[in-house]
Amino acid sequence: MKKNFSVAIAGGGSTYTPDMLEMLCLVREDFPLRKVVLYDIDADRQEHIGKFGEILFREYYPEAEFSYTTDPQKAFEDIDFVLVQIRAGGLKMRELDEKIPLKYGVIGQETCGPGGFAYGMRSVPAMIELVKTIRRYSPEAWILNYSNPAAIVAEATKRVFPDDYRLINICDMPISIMDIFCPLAGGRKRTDVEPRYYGLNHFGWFTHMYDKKTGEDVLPEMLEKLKTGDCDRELGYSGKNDDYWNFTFRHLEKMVQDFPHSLPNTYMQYYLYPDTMVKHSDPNYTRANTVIDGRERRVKEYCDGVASLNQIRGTQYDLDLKYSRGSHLDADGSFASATVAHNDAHATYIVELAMSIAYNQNDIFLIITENKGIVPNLSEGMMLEVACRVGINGAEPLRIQEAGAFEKGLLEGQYAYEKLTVDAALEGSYQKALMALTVSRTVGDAELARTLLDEYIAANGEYFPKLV
Ligand SMILES: NC(=O)c1ccc[n+]([C@@H]2O[C@H](COP(=O)([O-])OP(=O)(O)OC[C@H]3O[C@@H](n4cnc5c(N)ncnc54)[C@H](O)[C@@H]3O)[C@@H](O)[C@H]2O)c1
Ligand SMILES: O=P(O)(O)OC[C@H]1O[C@H](O[C@H]2[C@H](O)[C@@H](O)[C@@H](O)O[C@@H]2CO)[C@H](O)[C@@H](O)[C@@H]1O
Ligand SMILES: [Mn+2]
Repeated sequence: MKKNFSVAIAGGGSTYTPDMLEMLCLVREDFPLRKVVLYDIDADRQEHIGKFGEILFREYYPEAEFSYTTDPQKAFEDIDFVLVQIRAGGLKMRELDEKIPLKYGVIGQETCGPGGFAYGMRSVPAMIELVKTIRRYSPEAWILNYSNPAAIVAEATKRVFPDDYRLINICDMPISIMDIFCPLAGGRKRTDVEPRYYGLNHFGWFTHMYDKKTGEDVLPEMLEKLKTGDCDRELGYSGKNDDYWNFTFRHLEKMVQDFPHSLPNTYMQYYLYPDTMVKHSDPNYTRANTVIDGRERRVKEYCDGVASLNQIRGTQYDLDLKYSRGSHLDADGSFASATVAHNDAHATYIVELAMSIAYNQNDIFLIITENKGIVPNLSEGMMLEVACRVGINGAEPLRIQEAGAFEKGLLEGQYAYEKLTVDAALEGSYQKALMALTVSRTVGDAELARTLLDEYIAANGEYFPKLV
């Protein structure tokens, strides 16, 4: 008899929440829940998703109690898992994060370069406060965090909550890369292989991809195909994504052609080809605008559509039709091939992680965790994203080889930027903030760093810690 768990989603109004709710419904037999509660600081935004959730749970999961609230006590009392996806400052501030540097010909991106710095300065205080609040009501809950910039959030939570092994920071990007590119290895799926990967979040490389049954490393086969630069035809990713992701996945081929010994994270494009990326950006209409006009609008319409009908079954939203599968688990126990409404990897990954903890499965996940010798020639304190076995006792990293000179050089510079950003946020230090932006390879000039910093301080107002 399986225990019935309770789940809270912090950032209940997130564009990713409907997928997570649907995913929880899909796995109700394998991961039975007694309660799901959404928590957000923005009642109006969350209400659209809350109303959708009420109908979804009424029809598909009546045995689980569903609610949404802005009261942290109601949200976090008696909770086993908190899935966190907050965006401090919202998409409106993301737009400024991206547009301010682009005015100066510098990368304008959600998590990379100056945009990631500004987002980090907002996220660090917001996440620390949220974790303290959760701990007040559920000291032993597992906090599985997606909130970005995950590298900076992880560096901050390591410092403020050093012994809290139930607080885990994750990212869906490597998983998406595996979902998309593993078929290059003889038609394999992500769940057929075990990855080895290392780096900082949004700044790392796959070094091996071991076939689960034979132990064969199939990454060389994938890299060979990527080097030909014709993978879109074989994989058809253009047909599945928007222009940004199509460009990005094609750019991965270019990165492998230039640096063929490993498979980089897509976000390396911002650090290895900043000029190309700036040229490819529209300073007046950035990714934030695309998301506001696209995913954010679509998700709201989707939820409002369900609410207006007051039912899901028998409508175009019917989950049984959308996920027409008898069992939601593949033969090997994963449900990676379930197709979700708006985004495939995101909900799948975090729910798989929760299940691996709940049932002590010790499956392999890429987790952001303190180096402490995992990669012996990198800084001990570096928050590495690496393959870990995850079960009821937390994440246990798998040791890997030393970093090469190329990767080590890039990583230590990026880590200096991340550390200084967290110093700036925790100490309220203007000087540290200036050093952080100056050391970032996307900026690299102290005068420019000061200009960007002053504009960000003015634009962010109360969202930023006071910097003196
Ligand atoms: N780690 C990853 O790989 C990954 C992948 C996708 C998204 N994300 C992150 O997930 C988050 C959500 O993304 P989105 O596009 O859905 O954003 P969104 O703006 O649609 O949703 C975020 C929600 O968080 C709420 N919020 C903000 N501060 C809060 C706080 N202190 N407490 C509770 N709620 C708060 C907002 O009101 C909003 O409803 C972002 O941080 C994004 O960067 C991370
Ligand atoms: O620009 P956005 O808001 O659309 O995406 C930013 C996030 O991008 C990554 O997540 C990807 C995911 O890896 C991929 O599967 C794709 O399908 O969707 C996601 C974004 O929608 C990244 O890992 C996140 O950290 C970013 O927030
Ligand atoms: Mn990510």
